[in-house]
Amino acid sequence: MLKVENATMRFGGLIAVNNASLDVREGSITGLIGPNGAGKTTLFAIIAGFLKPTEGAISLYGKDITTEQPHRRAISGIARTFQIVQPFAGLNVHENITVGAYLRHAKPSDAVEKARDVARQVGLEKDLEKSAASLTVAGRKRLELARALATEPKILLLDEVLAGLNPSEIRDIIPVIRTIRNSGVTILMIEHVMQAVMNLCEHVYVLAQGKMIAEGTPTVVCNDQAVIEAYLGKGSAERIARQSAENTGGPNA
Ligand SMILES: Nc1ncnc2c1ncn2[C@@H]1O[C@H](COP(=O)(O)OP(=O)(O)OP(=O)(O)O)[C@@H](O)[C@H]1O
Repeated sequence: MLKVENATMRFGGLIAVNNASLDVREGSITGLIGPNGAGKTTLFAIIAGFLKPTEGAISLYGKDITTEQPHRRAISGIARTFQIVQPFAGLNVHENITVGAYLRHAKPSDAVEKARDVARQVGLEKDLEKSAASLTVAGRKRLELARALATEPKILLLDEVLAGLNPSEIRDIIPVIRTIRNSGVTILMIEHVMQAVMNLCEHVYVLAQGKMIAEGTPTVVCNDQAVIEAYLGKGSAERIARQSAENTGGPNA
């Protein structure tokens, strides 16, 4: 449903995204991983329309959207969350979510009702009247999810929605993400928490220094030599294989 073809983003002399392509299948949860500074967030900004790529094309359901403004893309069905969440601090949780719901519900009572449904979906129904500023980190992450979901996207781009959460909070939110997909929303997620990537994603793309260096199932990319080296440094894949052979008494022991 979503296609990025040969996208390049230059900031002056720095090439943040370098000829990267990806395909997201409708109904999937697709992962985008890579070391810090790999260009993942820049690629999200290109897909959501916040940045115009220096080269390359983005299409949704076969329609070229490369030059569309972000609000047009939201209407077409693309929503994103941000790594650094910034709710409207002066509004309560319900009002924050309602802002997103206004995209498709001009009548205030309909938008308010839609926001209540979305709050239920992400587990914020008990917090509707709380000020957004008073939420815990985990609550703010759920609110970020809810604000994007309230726009009723066809594809949701999640930028490190699990960052800053403790292991039990991560365990609690993983089923919420799966339920969102099961309700018909395709998901493309940037994530460093590998437990979540392994648990949720059917297909994973790996960016390193702006280039797409691998793609496949989570197990395939985790065992890919180029991916191991991108995370752990040159020569590490060979070192790990040697150590593993020594530990199992293999041929090089
Ligand atoms: N607006 C900008 N102007 C100049 N350089 C930028 C800009 N945005 C990003 N960069 C640079 O582009 C590179 C890729 O950054 P990006 O934030 O996309 O990486 P990332 O993979 O999302 O990293 P992280 O996992 O740390 O969030 C970095 O070197 C970053 O400093």
